[in-house]
Amino acid sequence: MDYIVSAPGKAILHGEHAVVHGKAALAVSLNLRTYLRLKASTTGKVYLNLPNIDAFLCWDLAELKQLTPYTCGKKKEVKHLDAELVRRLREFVGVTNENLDTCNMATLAFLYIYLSLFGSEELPSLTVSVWSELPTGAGLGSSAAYSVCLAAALLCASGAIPTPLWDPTAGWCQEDLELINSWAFQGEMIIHGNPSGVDNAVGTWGGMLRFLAGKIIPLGRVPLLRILLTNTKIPRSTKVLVAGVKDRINKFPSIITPVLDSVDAISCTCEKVLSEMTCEPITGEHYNILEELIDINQHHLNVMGVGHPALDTLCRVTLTRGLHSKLTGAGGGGCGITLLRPGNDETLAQERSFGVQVLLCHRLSSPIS
Ligand SMILES: Nc1ncnc2c1ncn2[C@@H]1O[C@H](COP(=O)(O)OP(=O)(O)O)[C@@H](O)[C@H]1O
Ligand SMILES: C[C@@](O)(CCOP(=O)(O)O)CC(=O)O
Ligand SMILES: [Mg+2]
Repeated sequence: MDYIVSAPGKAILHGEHAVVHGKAALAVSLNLRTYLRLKASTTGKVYLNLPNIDAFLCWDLAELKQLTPYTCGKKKEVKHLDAELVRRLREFVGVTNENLDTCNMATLAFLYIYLSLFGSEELPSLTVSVWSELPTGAGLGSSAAYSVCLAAALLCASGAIPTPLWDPTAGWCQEDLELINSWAFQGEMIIHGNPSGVDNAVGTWGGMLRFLAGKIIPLGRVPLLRILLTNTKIPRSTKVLVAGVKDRINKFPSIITPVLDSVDAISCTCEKVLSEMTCEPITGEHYNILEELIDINQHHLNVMGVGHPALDTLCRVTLTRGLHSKLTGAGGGGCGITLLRPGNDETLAQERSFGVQVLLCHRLSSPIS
């Protein structure tokens, strides 16, 4: 029996990092997706094929059965990580205290969801293969798309939700999507450490949404914005960057807390302008405001300590052409977004995402210079 699922990546327009601390963020799904195929087998083994990170793993069911959590087989929404299971899994993969690397994060996210959803007596032999159009570790929510695919496929295989492929009328109801989202959030907790949930929400529901303290508000009325996505190709870890912002908040609470409040106001102001742009003639003033918000947010992200010289170069180079850019996602490298005005010269491949047309910058052959 085969299950094939996919989930989109995302771009955060405003609110990254602040959203971890209860402020509003605006995020939009991308037409770049992660694909997962789960194939049930009778081999008595579990295979995890992750070609994007050059990881190909295999375990005997017998060794996995010893790891199953006591309260396994739960199919309902979950809020908190099972710390004991995480500890056992870290010991199993051989990383007790230090930070997880790319392969370990992906492995633990898979094993955690797999072992939690199947009781020890019913652990199935299976082969899971994941392939993505998203660059990993670049701020486009690759970890969330990976976690959403894992959650959806394993919930289908465990019978907790229907398998739409066979019965398109079955589809996934809101309750199914909430279950997928909550298990994807578990995967994000393993990879991000302290995720807000915005990335897995966009990966689950798609479109464009406002995310505030766990509350998801889909934004149905948004104008067609054209966004240029540029990958600086500077590698970085979201978990490390998120922890760094927390440290800075703890070190300078009276300085950084107002910055977070300002980012919250930027997200709300941007949403208000986007709404105005759907019900009145779009003017240059609308774009002037959107561009100013992008500049202010980028400066705030530098104050939070998540900027990078390559991102500064992107902002400087695009500004020489009258365009305004900011980092998207965790920053520290990775991707930036640039707002294009109608009529900007389009010499790039076009991707259309919900309400926001994302123009993909040709991959930079080397970090931006
Ligand atoms: N296609 C994939 N295959 C395997 N693991 C993936 C894939 N995409 C993402 N991951 C996991 O997510 C991690 C990247 O997460 P993160 O640091 O949050 O960056 P991003 O900005 O891409 O979400 C990778 O190191 C890897 O563990
Ligand atoms: C920095 C943050 O706001 C977004 C991280 O996005 P990404 O993993 O870099 O794609 C963290 C979060 O919201 O969980
Ligand atoms: Mg991530």
